[in-house]
Amino acid sequence: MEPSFSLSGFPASSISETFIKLRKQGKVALIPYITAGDPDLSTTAEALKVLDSCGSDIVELGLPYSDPVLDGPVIQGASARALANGTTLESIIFMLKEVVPQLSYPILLFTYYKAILEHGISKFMAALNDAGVRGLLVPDALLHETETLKEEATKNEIEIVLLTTPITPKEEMKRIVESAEGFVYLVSSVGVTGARATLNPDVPLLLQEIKEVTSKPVAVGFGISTPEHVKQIAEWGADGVIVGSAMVKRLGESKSPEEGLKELETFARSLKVALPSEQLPKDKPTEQLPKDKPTEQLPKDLPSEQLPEDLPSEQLPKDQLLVLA
Ligand SMILES: O=P(O)(O)OC[C@@H](O)[C@@H](O)c1c[nH]c2ccccc12
Repeated sequence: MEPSFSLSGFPASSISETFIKLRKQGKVALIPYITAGDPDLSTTAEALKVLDSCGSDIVELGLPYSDPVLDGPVIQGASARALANGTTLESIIFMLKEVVPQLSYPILLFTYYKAILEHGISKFMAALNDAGVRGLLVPDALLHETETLKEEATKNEIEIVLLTTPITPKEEMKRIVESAEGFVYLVSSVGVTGARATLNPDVPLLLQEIKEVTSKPVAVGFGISTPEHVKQIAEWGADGVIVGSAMVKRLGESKSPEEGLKELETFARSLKVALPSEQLPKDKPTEQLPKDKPTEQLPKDLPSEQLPEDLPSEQLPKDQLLVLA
């Protein structure tokens, strides 16, 4: 199929278009997160291509930031490595201009609000458009601040994804959901980013509450780190799953960039096969399929991703609640 071209000339669909396509196919979006410049920018460029070959539907790319208050130790480490090797917004834009035309998915950029203000909102958005970025996530921006961002973002064909958390009051959640573009990001559990051993059992209820007030896609992130988690989130009815720290750990904390890329690939593939994949052929009614056929078998030899023993350390200090818009 011919790719559709955006105004900026890049082939990637918008985030909304991506979800429309996936919904028609009965698929759930796999959304890996990596930090730009970790361990270096040329590895990021390779990683973006590897993630494409593994069937990623959107990739969230983080700008490294010196004060990543919403991030746990793994993504903090990634930011520190990227800044230490001199990664800047300019160098990231330069890399993306080269790589984005080779990718079949849209990029969702993640950054902190202060970083945008440092560059100036309109300059920042124009730079993202120049690089072919299609979405923006600014988790520390307040709702009224995201409205200001939206004006410039819209001019640059960038959708603003907004987040809601388990502690967001219902009325606030409704305003967030109404204003969100691309998809609604459901933060699965209160705290900073980082792998968790178990999923928050309230996620199905939270999903239901959001879906009662919107037909926009909802993707779940925070703490999702194994194929089993991903499968469960899909079964709970999410339209997408976001996996950050578990990706970053493999890519950025490996012995070498080559090894990191290999580990990233193996891991991303293990998540992809855990998601529902095949659209049922039109001429084959559902009844003809064996009732007990699981959507996707996880390869038997797949070691269930081992969680690091120090995992509980990623749990939040009580006073560091993630309070979003
Ligand atoms: O790392 P986790 O727990 O898998 O969570 C996703 C997350 O990494 C990504 O969406 C993200 C990275 N930094 C953030 C800060 C706030 C909200 C979200 C994020």
